[in-house]
Amino acid sequence: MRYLHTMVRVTDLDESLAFYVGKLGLKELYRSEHEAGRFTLVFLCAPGDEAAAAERKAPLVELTYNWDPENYEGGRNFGHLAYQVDDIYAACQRLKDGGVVINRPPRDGRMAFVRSPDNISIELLQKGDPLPPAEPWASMPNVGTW
Ligand SMILES: C[C@@H](O)C(=O)SC[C@H](NC(=O)CC[C@H](N)C(=O)O)C(=O)NCC(=O)O
Ligand code: NI
Repeated sequence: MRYLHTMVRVTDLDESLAFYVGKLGLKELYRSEHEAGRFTLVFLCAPGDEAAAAERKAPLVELTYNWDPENYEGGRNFGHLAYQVDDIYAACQRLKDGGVVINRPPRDGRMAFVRSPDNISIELLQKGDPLPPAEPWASMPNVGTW
């Protein structure tokens, strides 16, 4: 058995791609439009995983956009999507500069959380050992929930 993807339903595809691709840095691999079912699927991978993803050897996110509006509230049972980053401070700064709220700043140099436009929690984890504490992150308070 092999883990393939996590499917996330999105309310606004352009807004979600601006977040997942434009700000988080994921790469769009392929998409499909389904006239009969009235939905679009967009598959994303982490940067650098493109070749592995082509061989179904990298985990993907499958964004599902239903053309007819639906209510996606609730879903507290779903936790988060987690990504390993080479420099959590640089990753959070890039997100912050893009207007993304850092719900849980990397005060420990290791872990941070942000939310997608549809409130999906995204965990960022530092590769290897935690980075040394650094401002502004070391004293930045949490915002909302993650
Ligand atoms: C391509 C493969 O990875 C899929 O996940 S297709 C599964 C299929 N998706 C849809 O029909 C999308 C539109 C639908 N209105 C929805 O919101 O799910 C499906 O069977 N989805 C049902 C599900 O529970 O995932
Ligand atoms: Ni799927």
